[in-house]
Amino acid sequence: MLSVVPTPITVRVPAKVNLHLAVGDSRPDGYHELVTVFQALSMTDDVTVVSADEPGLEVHGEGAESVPTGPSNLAWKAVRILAEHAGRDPEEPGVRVTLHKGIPVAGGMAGGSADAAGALLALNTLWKLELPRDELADVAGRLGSDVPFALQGGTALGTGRGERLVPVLARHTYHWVIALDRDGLETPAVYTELDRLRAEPKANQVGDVEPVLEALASGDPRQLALLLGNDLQCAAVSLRPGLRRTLRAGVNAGALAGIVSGSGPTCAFLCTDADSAVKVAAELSGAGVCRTVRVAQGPAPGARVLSDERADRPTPPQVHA
Ligand SMILES: C[C@](O)(CO)[C@H](O)COP(=O)(O)OP(=O)(O)OC[C@H]1O[C@@H](n2ccc(N)nc2=O)[C@H](O)[C@@H]1O
Ligand SMILES: Nc1ncnc2c1ncn2[C@@H]1O[C@H](COP(=O)(O)OP(=O)(O)OP(=O)(O)O)[C@@H](O)[C@H]1O
Repeated sequence: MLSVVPTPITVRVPAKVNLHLAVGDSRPDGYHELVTVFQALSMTDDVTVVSADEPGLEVHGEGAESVPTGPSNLAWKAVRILAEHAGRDPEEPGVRVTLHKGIPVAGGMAGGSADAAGALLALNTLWKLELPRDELADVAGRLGSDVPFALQGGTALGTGRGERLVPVLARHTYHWVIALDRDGLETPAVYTELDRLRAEPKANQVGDVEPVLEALASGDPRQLALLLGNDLQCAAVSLRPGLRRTLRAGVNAGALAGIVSGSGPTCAFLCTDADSAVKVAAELSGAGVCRTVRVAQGPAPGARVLSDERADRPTPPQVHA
């Protein structure tokens, strides 16, 4: 008798950088009100799901050893929440999940959120649920503030906790150099540090978002570079003072501007063009201020199903420091 081999579904999901991150007051539910501009980058994770009697999750790639494989993994939480949403038994979802990490773990680039978004889209396909994107986005928002953006990709304005999104016109490909630190930072600790710093006078606040949206529409990276801002940067630098040196080194290497990505400790440097990004990456990797340097482009697409022939992992361009 012929046995049918289950067909896996692979979804590719992007990392993000916040071009603008204005953090408001903390709310009664413990979250902070945000106005942020996300941009998806060409650094990606792949999430593969396949029907299996023995459910479970495995993780490969950079930093895999520090990613939990049990119920606390955000991709596994996505499996359970979507099973429940679809009227399936969340305790017996009948799937195996494989993550191939290309996004740094605990780096402020929303790697776990990307995996959760990838699992939602992959299971929507595997289980033939045909949930529309806005319904998936609602489920995504319950998993984490950054998860809806990982589904959507591109460039977007985020409000609320960061989960309410409107696409933004970005008329250009932006060239980034990404400096990865040796250890991660925990997101809640960075928000708590910001609250602590704000109890004292003189904590910095980023300006209005409108000029950032205008710069993106103009497509001029020099204009955008002047406007990059992140309220969490002072908190990340306070917890990891060495980031000051990294930010300086990127600009000295020729970047237009540098910023801590989200809650850090990854730093993102905006460059004039692709050639400049390669030069900045080479010089920064020689400066000894970070673990690894990569180049990336944005905006990149959101979560998308790969057909079989495109499922090979791209080799990320990186320079070891
Ligand atoms: C720093 C950013 O990456 C910027 O996009 C996000 O705000 C973080 O998003 P995330 O990792 O998806 O965060 P969540 O999983 O939703 O929340 C983790 C923790 O971060 C803090 N948090 C997160 C989002 C937000 N708007 N306010 C917060 O204070 C809270 O302590 C929360 O318990
Ligand atoms: N699928 C996952 N991939 C990576 N980390 C995960 C995952 N699931 C749970 N985690 C845990 O979540 C923590 C944060 O990891 P993640 O890579 O999402 O951080 P981050 O990029 O700083 O997040 P964000 O930018 O959304 O705040 C890690 O320390 C890890 O233990």
